[in-house]
This record gives sequence, structure tokens and C-alpha cells, in this order.
Amino acid sequence: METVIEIKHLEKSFDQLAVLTDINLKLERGENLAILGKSGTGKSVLTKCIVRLVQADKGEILVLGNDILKMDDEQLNETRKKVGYLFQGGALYDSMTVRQNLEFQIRRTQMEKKKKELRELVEESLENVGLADAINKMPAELSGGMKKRIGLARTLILKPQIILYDEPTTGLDPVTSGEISELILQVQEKYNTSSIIITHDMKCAKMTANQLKIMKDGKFYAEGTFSQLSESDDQEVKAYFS
Ligand SMILES: Nc1ncnc2c1ncn2[C@@H]1O[C@H](COP(=O)(O)OP(=O)(O)OP(=O)(O)O)[C@@H](O)[C@H]1O
Repeated sequence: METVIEIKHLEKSFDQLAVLTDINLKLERGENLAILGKSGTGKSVLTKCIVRLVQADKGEILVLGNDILKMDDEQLNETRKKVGYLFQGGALYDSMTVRQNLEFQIRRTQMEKKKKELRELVEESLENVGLADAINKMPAELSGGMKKRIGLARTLILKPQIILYDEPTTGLDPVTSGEISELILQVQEKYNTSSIIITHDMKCAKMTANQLKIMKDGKFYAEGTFSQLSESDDQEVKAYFS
């Protein structure tokens, strides 16, 4: 097995607020890890630390073998190309068509591509999420579920080795949530990506994750597979499965 992310004793505070107190985790290649936890426990802060959108205070964050906290800007940019981050709202640019949103992702990372190659990449990533027809639409014309799919297509276009999903199914109806979870699985199988999935959606965790961790007071309180945790006698853990 190859470890793609390893975090050791990560700490992060904002002024007096200690958000992450002692985070330790390992993510292996091809594995999906779901992180559960009450609102405000620091799940988003943790994923942002992994790509240094938030600067950690202490600890080690090894991404593909290198410590993200010690990288210069160039190394950080290179690493960020390999780590896709799917934000909660999909974060599409409203004034751009779907095609332009996807092309911009490539331009932003200064990857040189010929026009034909760029067109093919855009089309392929839209096909991957089942939305080839939406290529000329504006984000305002898309439903919430479609926006999430396009957000994922935009992440996939860079062919990341790791994907960080921040609440990929929040705000969606159960059927569409199921479709997004199915898509997360398909991506993992097709590209052998490794993912961290922050979610409140237990169905999503059950469908997608090889391992689950429950966060509480800035650290992981419990961990295991879905079936292991679902059989736990601990009241705090049980609460997630009731
Ligand atoms: N840039 C920031 N500056 C100050 N405080 C912050 C910042 N970012 C996050 N926080 C605080 O850190 C805590 C954890 O926030 P975070 O968004 O990680 O929670 P979460 O577990 O992802 O919650 P949710 O499930 O509701 O999305 C919150 O108290 C939040 O107010």
C-alpha cells in the first residue's frame, strides 16, 4: 500500500479558539476516507490545511510524501494540481459557461494545451459526470445537483491523484445525493483516486467510504469501517447511526 496523505499531530487555532488539537490520519492510494462530526468541529479547516488554504500551526502534513508546511510556492502549486478540492457549492464562476469554467481550470494552472486537446479534456470530464449536454449552459441554468457534478468535472479535468470533497451531497434530495455518491465511487474506481469526504450524509459515507472517522474536540474520537462503527456501543458514535 502507498500512503498518499499522512497527518501527524496537526494543530490549528484561530485566536483563542483551538479548532484542531491533535489530528492524525493516513490515507492510502485508492482509498476513500469519510470524516463525520458535528457542525463547527473543524472538518473544513482540516481539509483546507491539507492544501494550505489554511496555514496549520503545528504538526506534519505529508501529501504524496512531501510536507506541505515546508513547501515553497512552486512546490505548493505543483502539489495542488495533484489534489482536487471540491468546495461545498461547486464554486463555479457565474459569468462563464460550463465550458469556460472548465477551460479556466486548466489555464489557471498554467498547463499549456492545444485547442483540440483542451476541447477533448473538457468533453471527457463532462462525460465522466454524465453532463456532456450542459457544455454551453450558464451556471444559473443548472440545478444544485448539476452544479455539484460540474464542480466535480472541473476537479477531474486536472486528473488529480487525491480529491477532497467538502459535503458533496449537502442540500440535495436523497435520489440526487445517491447519484453523487455513486459518481464518487465511479471516479475512485476509474482513476484509482484517493479521497477524503466530509459529510453529514450517512448514506454517502456508507456507499463511498472504506474507512470512517468521527471528529470531536479537534481530534478523531472514533474510527473504523461503516459496519464496525454502526455496531459500536458508544453513545456518541451510536448517535450517527440512529
Ligand atoms: N478563517 C477562519 N478564521 C476564524 N475562524 C475560523 C476560520 N475558519 C473556520 N473558523 C472556525 O473554525 C471552526 C471550525 O469550522 P469548520 O468550517 O471547519 O467546521 P465544520 O466542521 O466544517 O462545520 P460544518 O459541518 O458546519 O461545515 C468554527 O468555529 C469556525 O468558526
